[in-house]
Amino acid sequence: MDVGMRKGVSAALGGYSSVPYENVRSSLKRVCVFCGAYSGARDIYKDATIELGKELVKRGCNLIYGGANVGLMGTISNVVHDGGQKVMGIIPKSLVTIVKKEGGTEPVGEVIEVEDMHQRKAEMERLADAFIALPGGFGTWEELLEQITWVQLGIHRKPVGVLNVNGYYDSLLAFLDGAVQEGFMAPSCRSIIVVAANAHDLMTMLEDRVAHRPRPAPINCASAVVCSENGRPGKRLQCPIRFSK
Ligand SMILES: CC(C)=CCNc1ncnc2c1ncn2[C@@H]1O[C@H](COP(=O)(O)O)[C@@H](O)[C@H]1O
Repeated sequence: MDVGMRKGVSAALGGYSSVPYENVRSSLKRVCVFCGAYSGARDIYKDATIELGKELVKRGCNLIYGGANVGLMGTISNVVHDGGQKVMGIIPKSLVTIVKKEGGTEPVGEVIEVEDMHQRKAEMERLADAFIALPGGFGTWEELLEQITWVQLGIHRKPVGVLNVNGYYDSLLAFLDGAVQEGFMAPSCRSIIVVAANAHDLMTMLEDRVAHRPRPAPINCASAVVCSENGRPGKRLQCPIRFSK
């Protein structure tokens, strides 16, 4: 891949006709992005999605995503594809039928059709080195929270990040802090989620997580927390993964 200005970002993305990048290679070869089937009510969400797409291209990352050319999913897939990186959409057959019926635009790159939502998420996890959630709705949150849960359960140790565009996820993050306070989540599990306000910082933090990948923590480790219930000793919460930051 050459160094310099790469032309060719889709004209449909108007105003973003070239992608400046240096020859930075990421340790993350395939990044799975969960994001809205809508583009949101403000331009800032689409702009941040374009910025993330360019950041993936700049770092030589390929994209795994939901496989539909709609909303922020359409934006990120077009930016990464036009930037010269591989794009792989993973979508249940039933959704393909709905998209076709609705007259949806063909997605770019490769599309893998799977049997159902469960297989889709399993494939996404199998193929990706890291996960990023952009703003979105139920679909995005469910995908994000499932990956965090899988890390919590020790099913995988891949980094999971949130691009907190315009403070969109502030209320969710505050809710998670409340869950720790109320004794339903170990602080170390709260730390699974990596948060940044811009694509450059988030990618750097995710790469850093891989470089300092935590080891499974022993029983009675520092990640354990004893919560008090009505002044009495309560349950001991543990996360199988210990994060230093
Ligand atoms: C009629 C039509 C064009 C439907 C296309 N609709 C979809 N196609 C593919 N994946 C989807 C669709 N809706 C939700 N998802 C999945 O759920 C997430 C988005 O859901 P949401 O908009 O945040 O809640 C995406 O990451 C994607 O994996």
